[in-house]
This record gives sequence, C-alpha cells and structure tokens, in this order.
Amino acid sequence: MGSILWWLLGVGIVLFLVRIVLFKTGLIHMVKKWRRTIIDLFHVYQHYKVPQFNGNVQENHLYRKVYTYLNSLSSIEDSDFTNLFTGKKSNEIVLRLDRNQVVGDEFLGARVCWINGEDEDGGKSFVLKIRKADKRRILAPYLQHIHTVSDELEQRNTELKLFINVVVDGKKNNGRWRSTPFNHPCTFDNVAMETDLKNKVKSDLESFLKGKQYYNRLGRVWKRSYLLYGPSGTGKSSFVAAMANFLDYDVYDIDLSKVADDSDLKMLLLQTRAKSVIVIEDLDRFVSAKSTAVSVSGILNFADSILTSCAADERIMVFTMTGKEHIDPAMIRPGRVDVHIHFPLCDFTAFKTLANNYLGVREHKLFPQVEGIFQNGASLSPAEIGELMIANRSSPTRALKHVISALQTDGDRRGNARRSFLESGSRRSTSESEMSGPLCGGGGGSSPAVKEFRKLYGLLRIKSSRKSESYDGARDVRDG
Ligand SMILES: Nc1ncnc2c1ncn2[C@@H]1O[C@H](COP(=O)(O)OP(=O)(O)OP(=O)(O)O)[C@@H](O)[C@H]1O
Ligand SMILES: [Mg+2]
Repeated sequence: MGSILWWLLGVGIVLFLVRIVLFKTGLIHMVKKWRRTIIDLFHVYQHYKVPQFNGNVQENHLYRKVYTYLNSLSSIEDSDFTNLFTGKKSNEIVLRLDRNQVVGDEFLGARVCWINGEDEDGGKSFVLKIRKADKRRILAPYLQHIHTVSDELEQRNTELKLFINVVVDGKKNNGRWRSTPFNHPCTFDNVAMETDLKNKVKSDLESFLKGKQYYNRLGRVWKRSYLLYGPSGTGKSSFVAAMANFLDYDVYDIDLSKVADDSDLKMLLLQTRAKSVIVIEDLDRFVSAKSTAVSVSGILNFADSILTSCAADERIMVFTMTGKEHIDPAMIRPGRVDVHIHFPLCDFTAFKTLANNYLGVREHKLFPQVEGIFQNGASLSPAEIGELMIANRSSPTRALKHVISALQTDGDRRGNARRSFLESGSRRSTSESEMSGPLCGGGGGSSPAVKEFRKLYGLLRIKSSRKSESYDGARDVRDG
C-alpha cells in the first residue's frame, strides 16, 4: 500500500514537472499542434477558397469582408506570424494576419480555420477549412455571420481612403492599388471660389448622390465626370479633396506614368470600389509630353460608360489640367466629361475670401490699393497669396504689404498672361455644364518675395519632384 502511494506521488511529481517544462518552454504549443494533427486524421475536411479577384479582374467583395472579419478576431494573436501596425490613435496597435498564416475560429460549437494564402503568381486568397460533418450545419450561417460582422466593422470605420496605383515587382502590368487614410482637411468652406459657383457644384453633387434611380431609368451608368482646368496653384487638387470630403467618398489618384498600357488602365478602373472619386491629374501634361504608355483612346475608353458599366456604380471622375487648348475636344466632350470648371487666377473677390480665411480680415485700409492693382490686370495664384499670408499671419498689414509688392512685381506679368489667356481663350464651351469660377491661380511665380516664401515652405522642392519636368514640357509645347 505504502509503495503504491509512493509510486502515485512520484507520478504526480513527474507530471507536475512535465507541465512546468511544457508551459515554461512553450512546448505546449507544439503538443497542441500534434494533438490537432492527430485529430485531423480522423476527420474529412472541405476547403473553400476566397480569391481576391474574380477571374483576376474585379475585386471579390467577399475577400474584403473576410479580411476585415479575420483581422478583428482575437485568435489572430495565436497565429505564428502577425503584422503590427499603429492604429488611428497614436498609442493604438492593430494586428494584421501575414501571408500563409492560419487563424482559427469557432462558430456554433464547430471549429474552422482560415489560411491566408498566396499563389505562385502573387494572387492572394483566403482558404476556409471546415469539417465535412459540420459543413451543412454551419457553412451558410457562418458566411452570413462574416457578412454581418464585417459590415458593422466597416460602418464603424468611417475613415476615407486614398488609393494610389503602384508598380508591383517591377512589372507594370501587375499594377494594383495601395491605400492610405485620406485625411485631407480641405472642405468647400476653405476654398476661395465664387459663392454661386460653389453652390452650383454642391447642388450638382447632391443631385448626383440622390440620382441612382434617375440614372437607371435613363439607362446610364451612375457616374459623373468633372474637368477642372486652370493655372497651377489655383486650387484644383484642393477642390478634388473638398469634393471627396463633401461626398464622403474614397479617392483613387491614378498616376499615368505607372500605368503600363490601355488594358492596365482598364484593369485599374475595374478594381476600384463604388463611392469613390477617381482622379487623373495633369491630363494635358501627359498627353502633350507623351509621357505615358496610355493612348488617347485608352483614356477615352476610361472616361466612357461602356467600361465603367463593368465596374461598380456611383463614381465621380475628375480630370485636372492647366488648359483645354492642347486636348482633343473629343476627349472632353459632353457625355464623356459632364462638367467643366474653370479655375482662373485670383481676382479681388477671391483675394478678400483668402484674406478672411487666412488673416481673419474682412476689411482693411490697404484693400482699395489691392483692388486697384487687380483692376490693372495683375494677379497671382491663391497658392502664392496664401503662402504670403500664412508666413505673415501675425501681422495682417505686413501680409497685405507683401501681397501688394508681389502683385506689383510678379503679378503684373501673370495678370496680363491671364488676360490674353481669357481673350484667346478661349473657346469656352457654351454647354450648360461649363462652370467658370473660382480661385486665383498661377504657375511658376518668380517675384523675389514669392520665391523667398516658396523656398521657405518647400514649395519649390515639392513642385520639382512631382511636376516641374513635364510641366515645363507642357509649357514648351504650348509656347511652341
Ligand atoms: N481657391 C483657393 N482657396 C484657398 N486656398 C487655395 C486656393 N487655391 C489654392 N489654394 C492653396 O494653394 C495650395 C495649392 O493648391 P492646389 O494644389 O489645390 O492647386 P492646383 O491648382 O492643384 O495646382 P497644380 O496645378 O500645380 O497642381 C493649397 O495649399 C491650397 O490650400
Ligand atoms: Mg494639383
């Protein structure tokens, strides 16, 4: 009897030590894996693949839902390899499943697992592994559950996104969208623009938002396209941001230099989501400088509804350019581009809006002098005037003096250029959709004051990295 007790005590101590070793060293996870592998031998499993793209073309919405759902599971922590990202708040950390990792889930008492797979050709997918015995009972309600949870999560996450097209693995035809939170603060309230014009654009966008049935009845794709044209620094890009914020839409910014060919452009369009603003900036620059592999007809197809009808509805397309002169009128004819908005150089009214926004000044003793200079034809872009105001915001008088001096030196040349632009100008479309408007504008200003402030705020650096080359190219073509 005594020896049995000793024996039991010995076994207990050994088990206790084994347990300590298993947990302390983490071997327990290996044991759990073996256990699962052995249990798996006694079950038949069925696999369901959820590829990222339908037929390699359009985004599979279920993939996005599964992605959102899986990343919300606490069991993601147990996968062998997890990515850590900062969340919306600075101290928040979010986990994201890495490729070829497994994450387990339980539903109605059944255990399932998901594998975050990647094919040899780089195609991503999720594979659901489910016991055949559980399939009939849980598959449909489980998928429904994923839909519900991911919809709730997406609704809670109201953050807008900015998508840019990138070249993947050095192969341009693998171009895919990459997203980042879209936090541009610009709204229509910040944009200095004729109030009438602003209201027209707002009501145009509002009626677009409400127009689903109307467009359907007409047999038209539910999309609207805008052309924003005018000199550099007149607020075209800011206006696109204001539109996206107004509509609560994501933004897809297409970089034509990263598009391999026409079919790549089509592919990119097909992979955009509904409720989005799709932007092609500086279209005239690309067309004039032939700095894109995309042909004019490719861009026409892009703007046409035949192609967009294959993609999701409810989209706004925006093309920006400095002027319409070098663009084939067919590219921007009504139906292809619905609304044309002209962004001219600054006039006195726009200047007053800027002074109010940037300096909090509604009236000032220097205003009559500024008005006189504008009446003589001088002008600068709102970007340039805005820079001078921001730099001198502590003293409105000093800011206005700087603006006056910049207008007198640089603005005169620009204002005259503006006059001739308007005179030659331009074959303004007489269509109802032509809206002329807003802001002040201006290209590569060259007054000493403007140059100085541009340097200060890195404007020269930004411009040279993104635009200067082809922008000058475009100008050559224009001048020539
Ligand atoms: N009408 C305006 N009202 C308020 N701010 C403006 C306006 N126009 C330009 N700005 C300011 O000037 C800066 C440059 O404007 P933006 O980039 O929108 O001009 P752009 O027309 O897109 O120029 P580019 O043709 O060179 O791309 C922004 O910081 C913006 O805030
Ligand atoms: Mg711009």
